[in-house]
Amino acid sequence: MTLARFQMCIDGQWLDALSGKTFESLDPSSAQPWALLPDAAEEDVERAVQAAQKAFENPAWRKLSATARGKLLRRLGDLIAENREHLAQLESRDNGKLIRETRGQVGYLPEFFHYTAGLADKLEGGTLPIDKPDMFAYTVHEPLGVVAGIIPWNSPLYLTAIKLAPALAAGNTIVLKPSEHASATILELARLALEAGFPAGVVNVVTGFGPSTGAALTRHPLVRKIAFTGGAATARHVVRSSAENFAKLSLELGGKSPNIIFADADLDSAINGVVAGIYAATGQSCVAGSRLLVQREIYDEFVARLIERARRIRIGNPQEDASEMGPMATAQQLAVVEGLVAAAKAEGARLLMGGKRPEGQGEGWYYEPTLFACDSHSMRIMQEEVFGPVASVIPFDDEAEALALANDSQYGLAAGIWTRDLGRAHRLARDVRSGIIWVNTYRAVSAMAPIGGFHQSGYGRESGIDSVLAYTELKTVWINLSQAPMPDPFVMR
Ligand SMILES: NC(=O)C1=CN([C@@H]2O[C@H](COP(=O)(O)OP(=O)(O)OC[C@H]3O[C@@H](n4cnc5c(N)ncnc54)[C@H](O)[C@@H]3O)[C@@H](O)[C@H]2O)C=CC1
Ligand SMILES: CN(C=O)/C=C(\CC(=O)O)C(=O)O
Repeated sequence: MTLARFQMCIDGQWLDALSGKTFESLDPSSAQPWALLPDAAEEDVERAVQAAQKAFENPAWRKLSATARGKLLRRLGDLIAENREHLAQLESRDNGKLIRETRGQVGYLPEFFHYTAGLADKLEGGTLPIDKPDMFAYTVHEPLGVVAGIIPWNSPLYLTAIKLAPALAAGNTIVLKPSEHASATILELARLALEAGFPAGVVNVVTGFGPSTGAALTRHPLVRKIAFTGGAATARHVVRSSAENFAKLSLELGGKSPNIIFADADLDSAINGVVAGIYAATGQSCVAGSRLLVQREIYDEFVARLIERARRIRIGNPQEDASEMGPMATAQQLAVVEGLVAAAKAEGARLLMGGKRPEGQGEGWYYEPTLFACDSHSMRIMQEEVFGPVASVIPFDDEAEALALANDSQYGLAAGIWTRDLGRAHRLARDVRSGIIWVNTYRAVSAMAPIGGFHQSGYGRESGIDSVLAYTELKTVWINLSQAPMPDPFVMR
């Protein structure tokens, strides 16, 4: 089969790696190569960062008004809408995400650009009621410079949009490093950014591997901020890299999010919420609701109904409309899932469903919806992120126990609460230590809603009204209004 060939976007040009080296991207539904991409080395990253720095200093971008930046972002959002089907097909092909989900995600993507476009010219500084006579002082928000965006494979376009839109709204330039497993749509996004009218060098994409391309980018001395989404182990490398350049950081890492089902919940709805939380996207979601906490009086009924529902999930080719669960995105991630399932069995967790690759799916990296019952909340399968379609369930007796279990985690990204009791919903929303709380729903996102975690789930927030501020420096300006000469120079004033 002829492989699709992609080039990197550096300084508005489409380029191969200087070494000429390439790597293959595999189709998760067949495990066969489908695309060839440049394997960027340090020298390619250098070119991209220099291009981004040059673009940052170029008056064509630097002197553009914030309102004009907003208009460019709006245009980019419109172009994404016009290219929706193409982007959706490409992302589904590249990372094995269901076409029905990529259509939905790409369909909503313009909102991130349109919403953020409106924020571009609303970064107001403050006039300080300064407590020093004859001084006038004010603050301004200024762009940082070159931003590095490190993107994973599970939702590349969405996770890029929530970095790219605010970075550009604030007047920065960016070098994106998509995952080696799913780079195609990010290159397409760069093409659309050029078409929208962003000057050359404002949006750059380098393709390659984490320890080489990603590390060279994140430690580069000209990089002023790193926006990272991915695993905790990789995040530690990124944090170490930032010790070289003192770049600001946002880290959106994984989770082991609780989905808490009370006896008074609408159980049909809760079952759909659990399926949405852990089996949608084949569980490859940072917010996956992988810990099911179910009130004891409905435990048996709920588990039976969940199994009945999950067994009806149609596993199949992600490009087909009828499929409900596609493959894992990478062979490595499939191996992680298999390893954690084996460990769960060895530790004594009871396998209620799944726990293996389905038959009849060829070489693709498919895995069945899987459910473990746990007697102890300290089991590895209750504590470690799987990033696959594997849930663990445990009963609880009352609200206090549900809360204690929910907070018994090194992570704190998301939580689902299923109840008809309004007071209880609000109490838990207040007391559960995680960055996102969904009550009677799950995996809802919005351009207006900040996402990010507590604890090992990372720090910083993306999306929402403050997202652009996270890509700025705050400057304080002092103006001495007095005509008198400077007094005593040896004291602080
Ligand atoms: N929070 C999330 O959305 C995601 C979490 N994960 C978690 O991470 C685990 C590992 O998955 P991976 O595919 O290995 O994700 P990863 O965290 O290694 O990859 C994310 C991005 O970081 C880059 N990267 C890797 N090493 C780097 C380095 N030293 N310096 C700079 N960039 C580097 C990768 O090339 C990719 O673009 C998964 O099992 C899952 O638990 C994975 C993907 C997304
Ligand atoms: C981040 N998110 C919702 O808040 C959801 C995602 C993206 C991710 O996993 O990082 C998803 O469910 O795909």
